[in-house]
Amino acid sequence: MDRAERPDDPGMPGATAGVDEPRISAAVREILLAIGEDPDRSGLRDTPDRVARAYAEMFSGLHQDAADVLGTTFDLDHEELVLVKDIPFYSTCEHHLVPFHGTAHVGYIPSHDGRVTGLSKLARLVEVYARRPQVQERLTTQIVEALVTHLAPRGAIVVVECEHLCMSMRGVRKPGTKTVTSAVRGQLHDPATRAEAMSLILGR
Ligand SMILES: Nc1nc2c(ncn2[C@@H]2O[C@H](COP(=O)(O)OP(=O)(O)OP(=O)(O)O)[C@@H](O)[C@H]2O)c(=O)[nH]1
Ligand SMILES: [Zn+2]
Repeated sequence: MDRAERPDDPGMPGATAGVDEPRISAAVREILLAIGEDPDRSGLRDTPDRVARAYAEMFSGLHQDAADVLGTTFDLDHEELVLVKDIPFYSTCEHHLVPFHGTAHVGYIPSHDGRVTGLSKLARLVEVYARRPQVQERLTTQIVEALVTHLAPRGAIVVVECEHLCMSMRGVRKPGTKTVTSAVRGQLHDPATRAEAMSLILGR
């Protein structure tokens, strides 16, 4: 997709590029009819259009590129771990289209040539992949792979902790359960380096 067609800010609320809102709106009207509701009653009259706008925002990551987010780098002589932890995010379970949400911890050891990115870009990277129909495992590996591809780090680690509402509000109905996934690359495979990163992530 042409950059000009895309919102410049991956976290921008209401980003709609690439999403067919009238089609979502028509489908939501059908869902309301299918559950036995009256989509023309006053409280629901604007709901299909509202949901369309909300979906455009929730799935805007489908039309954004990690390359744009991580494209801005600068040289810095730092050879140790850089970690942004406790990044809150919301995503959408691709099985049930209900939210899963929690925190992501994203760390990397910069490349030998000292290529680093701005700290906020790590949080923006999480948004690019969270704002899509997702599963937690793929979200985790997509983030770590983007770091490897665009920053060529000596090592990278991503840990994601989430509650899945499809397990809380329906189905097995176990609110409060947390799913933890991790992905490591390069020097973060080294047990001592990995243990240091994990102790920083867990705050111990
Ligand atoms: N591995 C993985 N599973 C997920 C994720 N999000 C939801 N699921 C699971 O996807 C599975 C879908 O199972 P199905 O049997 O096809 O669907 P279902 O009948 O609605 O399953 P229940 O949720 O058990 O009622 C469920 O076990 C969900 O817990 C995720 O991010 N990763
Ligand atoms: Zn689900």
